[in-house]
Amino acid sequence: MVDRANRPSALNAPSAAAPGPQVEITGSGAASKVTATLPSGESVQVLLYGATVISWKSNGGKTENLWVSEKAALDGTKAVRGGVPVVFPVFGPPPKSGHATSALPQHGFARNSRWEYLGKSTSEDALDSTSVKLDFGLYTTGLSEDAHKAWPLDFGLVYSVTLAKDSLQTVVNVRNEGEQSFEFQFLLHTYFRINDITKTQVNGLLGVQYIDKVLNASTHDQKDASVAITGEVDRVYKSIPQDTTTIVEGGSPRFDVVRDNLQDTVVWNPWIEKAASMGDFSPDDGYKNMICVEVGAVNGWQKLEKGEVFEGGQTIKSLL
Ligand SMILES: O=P(O)(O)OC[C@H]1O[C@H](O)[C@H](O)[C@@H](O)[C@@H]1O
Repeated sequence: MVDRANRPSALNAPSAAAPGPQVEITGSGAASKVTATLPSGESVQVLLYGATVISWKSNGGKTENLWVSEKAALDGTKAVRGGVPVVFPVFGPPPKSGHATSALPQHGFARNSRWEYLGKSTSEDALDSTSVKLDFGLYTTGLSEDAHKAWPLDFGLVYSVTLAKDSLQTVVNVRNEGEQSFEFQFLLHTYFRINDITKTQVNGLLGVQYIDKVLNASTHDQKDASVAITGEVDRVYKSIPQDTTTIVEGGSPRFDVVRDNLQDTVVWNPWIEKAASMGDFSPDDGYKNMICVEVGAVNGWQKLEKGEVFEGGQTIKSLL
């Protein structure tokens, strides 16, 4: 007779906890980065410098979705050319004079500041799909002396990067922690990796008005359902009614970019000459493998009174 009492039983044995997402911090100083990996292999990597997402792999970790220049500085000496730089509190060149951001460099200070890693949280949804959220913070006290002098206002930014199986969500929370009100712009400068720019289009902007920075900042209406890229493109699409912009490659949707409380989107590809003129853009023909679709609040200014908070972000879905 089998001695049931002594037989290990799969039912009675304490079940081993299912492995959760792994989070690892590597490197030191401004080159420190946080890497999160899901049990199914997807991963995200965030450099503390700029809280710049420098890698996002989906498809079990097999597909890199972001383009990062081979010459991008990843040591905290310069904003990263690629990934998802965070643009705050001004987009592009600041107003020449008369605005609180006027003394700041192009795209502000968030992408050149060292953020703090605030921690992770994990969750599981009803379909047993695991996700991991990484939080990063930047406060007045964390600014360089130069940045603080140029923008002497009290603020707090919390940036949350959430990795799920087929998506990445990046959301910012801006708080006015001072006595005075302030105005800002915000943008997520995402460099999407694609195989061939000549087969790539951006959909979801039909009927939207845009400023064409290549054509002397003139205003146009988007008349075609698809934006094809056949030369340098630098357009600011304003007040977009639809939530989703889709990057299509070879006729198939490749990425959905879903905006949350952000009304504008910049479409940028530097093409041959501009790519060659940027010292940190490599290889020279890398423009064929990237397209920036940058969600933001850049048309005019967001104003926060003392104690007020703004939240906005994107969810990007890899559709491979
Ligand atoms: O070279 P950066 O400061 O990183 O800016 C890169 C690009 O950012 C945005 O897409 C702007 O619309 C472009 O005008 C600018 O060239």
